[in-house]
Amino acid sequence: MIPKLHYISQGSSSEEQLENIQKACTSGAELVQLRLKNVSEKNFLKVAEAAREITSHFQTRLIINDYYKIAKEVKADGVHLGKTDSCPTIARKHLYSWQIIGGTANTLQDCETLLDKQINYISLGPFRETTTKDKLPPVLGLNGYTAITDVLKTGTPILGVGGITTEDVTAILKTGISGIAVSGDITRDFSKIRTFNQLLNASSTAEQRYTFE
Ligand SMILES: Cc1ncc(COP(=O)(O)OP(=O)(O)O)c(N)n1
Ligand SMILES: Cc1ncsc1CCOP(=O)(O)O
Ligand SMILES: [Mg+2]
Repeated sequence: MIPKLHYISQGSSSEEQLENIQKACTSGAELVQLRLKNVSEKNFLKVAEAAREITSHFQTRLIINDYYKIAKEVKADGVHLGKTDSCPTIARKHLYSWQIIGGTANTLQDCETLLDKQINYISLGPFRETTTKDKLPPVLGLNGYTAITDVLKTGTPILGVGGITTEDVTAILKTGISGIAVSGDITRDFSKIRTFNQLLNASSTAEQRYTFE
């Protein structure tokens, strides 16, 4: 099962990225996506190795953004690929059979294309404007989500992404979206992970970690 909450990492240095990943893990994140821009592949690999070590310690799943070869090398749980990244079909041939592939969609057509490529989850957005990513396509909002999920009727999980805060979760879930990917709202306050998990009715393992540690 794909966790309902994905924390997309951020940080202005490798150290800050890793600190944020550790904070996400200790705050109960079930899945972290390592998203690190403007570094060489060699440096990305180093950070990915460290992120794998941290996430493994907490039994938190790790998704690598953009680089499927690095996802294989560090034995991450999977890779996230956008529309201008490698094709999921090519990544699938390279990855271990147990590794998952997520894809970005901004339209119904994108979702259908990804489903044909047998991805494991779709991330549909942006829900609203956000400063975390440049050059965003038009926002979908609740109406856009409803319009797309009404037509799609798929068993593949569809996550919402883009400017999502705890206040949006209940309404988003009513549109047929089954999970969310969040960066800014969590990085500003890692205790929000617990609130997100409660709102999503997610993360029984994270709750157990809270109870028994
Ligand atoms: C969960 C999730 N959803 C969307 C994205 C965006 O991917 P992409 O369009 O490839 O853009 P970059 O993140 O690579 O800038 C994502 N990373 N994760
Ligand atoms: C990576 C990405 N892709 C579409 S929106 C987005 C950013 C999500 O971050 P935030 O939750 O801070 O808006
Ligand atoms: Mg990408």
